[in-house]
Amino acid sequence: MTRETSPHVPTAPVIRSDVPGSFAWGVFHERHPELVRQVLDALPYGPAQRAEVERLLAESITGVLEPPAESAHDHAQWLAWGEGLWGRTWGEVPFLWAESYFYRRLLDAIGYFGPGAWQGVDPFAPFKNAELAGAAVDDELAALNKLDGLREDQRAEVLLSSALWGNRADLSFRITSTGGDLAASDLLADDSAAFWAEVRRASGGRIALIADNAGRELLPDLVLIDHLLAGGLATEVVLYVKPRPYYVSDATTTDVLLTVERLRASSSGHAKAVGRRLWQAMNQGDLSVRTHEFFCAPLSFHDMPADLRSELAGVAMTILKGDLNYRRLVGDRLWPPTTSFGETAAHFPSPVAALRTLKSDVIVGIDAATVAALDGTGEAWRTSGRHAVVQVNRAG
Ligand SMILES: O=P(O)(O)OC[C@@]1(O)O[C@H](CO)[C@@H](O)[C@@H]1O
Repeated sequence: MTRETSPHVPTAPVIRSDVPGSFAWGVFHERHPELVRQVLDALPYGPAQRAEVERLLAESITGVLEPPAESAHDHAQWLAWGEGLWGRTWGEVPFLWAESYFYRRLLDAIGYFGPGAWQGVDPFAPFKNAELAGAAVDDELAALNKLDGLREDQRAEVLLSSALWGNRADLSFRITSTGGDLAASDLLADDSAAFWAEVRRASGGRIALIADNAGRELLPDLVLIDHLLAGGLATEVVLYVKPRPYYVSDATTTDVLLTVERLRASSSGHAKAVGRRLWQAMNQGDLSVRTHEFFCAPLSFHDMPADLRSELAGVAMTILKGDLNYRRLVGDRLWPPTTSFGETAAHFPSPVAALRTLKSDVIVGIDAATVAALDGTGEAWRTSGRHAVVQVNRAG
């Protein structure tokens, strides 16, 4: 597998984390130290695990990239992915690559890959489960009852909007962000009409949703999936999740099952019905949960392997959630924001709709007047998580 070398990728500087004061620099120097503190507080790890985590943190800030141990199950894979990068500082390699490797090493440090008693223990489960069990989710489940009184078009609008803004509810992001309330002006590109046109065009076919975060993001994603299936807008939905814990709150199969159960066990009639239908849809094969190693690879979607590419080429439409998936779709580069979304997303094997709140420097498909207005505010609009886009590319 190659690294960002595909001829499809137009040129713009690749983002790195060695520029002091940049967002990417802050992820390694501010966000990760805080994340490590929270992870080590959340479960009673022993001295060896704690020391390994601290060693990783120090290596990622002041050291050079060391490959996984030769005995690691994925040693050969990572050796290939990191060809030419080992021995360099973490900051001078692509940010996307370095951040992904950090999560791979974090799992290693706490014994996730085993052998041993900690094998398979999700270090982020305490955070994800607390969010799913929380009062905010109770409120969101209760609010679903209001959908019953809406017209079909209004309901569709609400569900798309919930799936979009659910991406604000990202635990890794909230480590260093204060959040804020919604405003229509926060939507910087709105291809909602094209989204539904694409769904109608795909009607009766298979739709893929590549999930991002568990909990308060996965919940509206699942309600949207139910809407597509129950309304006959899709005969089949494939929900792609991460094969293992990643970027703190990214959804795994376990998270999907817990969320469906949360819906089924809800006292809200609407939520309960959604949960039951999703369960049944899984029984019947109308909804399948799938994963692939590539979803935890340190590469953009330009470099997806042939098996995943052909799987996605077979769907009528892909809904791509969140910031990291967006970075992987358009390339983690400092594009001029007016760069065409269609051009940067054209390599994707199916028509694709990105539902993303802006939490990193990458952005394309914004008109010049909007960019000028945002730049004029002095706000860190690319990374604050306040703004969002719905962007659709039909070709695929
Ligand atoms: O993909 P998501 O969950 O929307 O966001 C992932 C994220 O929180 O992680 C990265 C920084 O660690 C940024 O790309 C982004 O802010």
